[in-house]
Amino acid sequence: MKPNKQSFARVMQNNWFILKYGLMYSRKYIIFTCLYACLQEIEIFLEHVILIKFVFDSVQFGTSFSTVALYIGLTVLFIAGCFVLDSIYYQSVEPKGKELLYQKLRMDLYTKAVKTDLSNYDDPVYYNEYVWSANDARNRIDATIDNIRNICKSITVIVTSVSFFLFVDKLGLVFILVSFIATMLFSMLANKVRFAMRMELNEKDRKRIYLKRLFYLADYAKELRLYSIKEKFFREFSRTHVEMHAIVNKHSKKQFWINFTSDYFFNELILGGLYVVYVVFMALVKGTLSYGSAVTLLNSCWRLKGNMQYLTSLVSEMQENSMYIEKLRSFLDQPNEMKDADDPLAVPDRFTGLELRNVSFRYSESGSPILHDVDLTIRPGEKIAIVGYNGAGKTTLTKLIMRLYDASSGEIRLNGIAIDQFNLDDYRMKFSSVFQDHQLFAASLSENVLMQHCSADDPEKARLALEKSGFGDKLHSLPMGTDTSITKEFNDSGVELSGGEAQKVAISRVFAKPTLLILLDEPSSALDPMSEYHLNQVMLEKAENRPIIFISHRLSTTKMVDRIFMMENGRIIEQGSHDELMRLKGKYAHMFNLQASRYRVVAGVKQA
Ligand SMILES: Nc1ncnc2c1ncn2[C@@H]1O[C@H](COP(=O)(O)OP(=O)(O)OP(=O)(O)O)[C@@H](O)[C@H]1O
Repeated sequence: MKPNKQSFARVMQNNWFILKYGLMYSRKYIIFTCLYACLQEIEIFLEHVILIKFVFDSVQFGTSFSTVALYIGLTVLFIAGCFVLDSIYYQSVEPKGKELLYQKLRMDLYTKAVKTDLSNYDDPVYYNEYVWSANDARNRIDATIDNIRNICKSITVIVTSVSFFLFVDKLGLVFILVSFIATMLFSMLANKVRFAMRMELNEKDRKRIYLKRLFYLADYAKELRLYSIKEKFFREFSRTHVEMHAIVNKHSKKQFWINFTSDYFFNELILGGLYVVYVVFMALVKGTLSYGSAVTLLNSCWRLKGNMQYLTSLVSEMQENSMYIEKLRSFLDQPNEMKDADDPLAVPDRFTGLELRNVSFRYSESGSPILHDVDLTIRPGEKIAIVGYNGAGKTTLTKLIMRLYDASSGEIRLNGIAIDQFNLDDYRMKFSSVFQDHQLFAASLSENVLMQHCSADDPEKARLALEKSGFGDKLHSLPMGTDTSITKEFNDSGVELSGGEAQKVAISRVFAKPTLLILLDEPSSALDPMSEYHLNQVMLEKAENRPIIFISHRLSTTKMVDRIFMMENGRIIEQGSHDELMRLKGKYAHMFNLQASRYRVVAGVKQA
């Protein structure tokens, strides 16, 4: 990503956002990182500047050997201490500190993800942003800490070197500043030329990329073989190449002069020539500088200038980091449309009725309406079925009932109270549901049934629920029983269940959770007819007077419910018992007869 215009304040805020995580959750690591970065540069300063100056000066001025040896010994001891710290930092402090930060930031992202409106997942931009943020969180922490570390290092080098120059040779700072400012100006000029060249090349590049696609994608392979259009593109390819070469040629001449002036006049000539002559003159002719000072000044001038340049380049690294952090923050700050009421009500424990009045819905502002003026009532203990062709809006209706989405207009009431008055999490917990696309998790069988972390007496609850859903035989064949790991994701001895078995596990969740209402969206689609029959019987027996909403394409299921709602194009077009709807001879009767005749044909073929 190329840095774009972000205010300096925003760049700082974004980098601070990640650094704040560090200070909040792993303060010692951040402080250690900063101090250790400074210490590393102080160590280099002592070893490469002060020690060298001391040794040269000792030879020049005849300092006693014991003083030199003591000084060298102390420096070696200091360096040894730094090496010990180095091991502690890189082997222990940094891995632990970073891991903690990765974990905290990811946890915030995951927490945000499970709290975010489900509708956000329908928005590909939002979804990509989330996936991107989750994948990139680690890089942002790494980049921010690297930047902080490098800033500390550069500042330490600048402070120690400038102090050294102030003590030993103030005029040297003028040489360095002139060289630094001139090279910076020239590098800005070089960037401008490079940018202009990139812009010109981009246009040609687009053509080259198109030609590349043309010659390697299978989509064009037939036409390229059958027509002589390929000749045109070969010619275009050669011409593009020549044009690009000319652009590079034109700009590279300018770049040559800029780089030459910058490198030769302002780098080499000022620091590598004039300053060397000046230092040698002061040391050898005037004698105002010691040999040690001369050697270390020449060494330090490059180090100081290099770090001044590096510090300015860190600003653009922080800008780039900030662009990525911005995306991460925009995901974390995304407001939720679905909120709790200001003073949310507790959800009642007893069900007295659920009512949908004039409910209409569309998935997005710009999308087409999916549900139109739906009216539906469910009474205590009632078993209803919602039927209809694919895409009629059955699953969408159940999502609104469970408040995974809010209706665009109309009202849904539980026990006479609008459902948006209840605490959202509490409300959703009052449903037992099995979706067509139910998921099993890489966790134990009992956790998959109870859908929570299991404690000691939970496996028995899970076993009873599994028996009810018809999973008993399979359960007895599993040596680890309800402790069996589902999937081999984390455990080689985990089991992979068949589609029907997995569906039975999902269904057992309904029996394990004491809820107000059961919602089954195609619960038996993967079951064989015997299992389906068994399930339907058990469901009716064991639902314990809880109302059930069935969504099923198998109309044999619908025969046993109290009322059927037939949907078409987002509307309820017929409702009544099976017998009433059959007498009506409407769409339901038509669908039922069609399915029954198909069964008869299949049965006929089997018998024959
Ligand atoms: N997340 C979504 N975003 C946008 N449109 C959606 C979304 N989910 C479903 N739809 C659309 O809503 C309409 C109704 O879908 P829904 O899943 O409710 O139908 P259904 O009656 O349950 O169908 P089926 O019998 O095939 O399961 C379909 O046209 C579908 O494409």
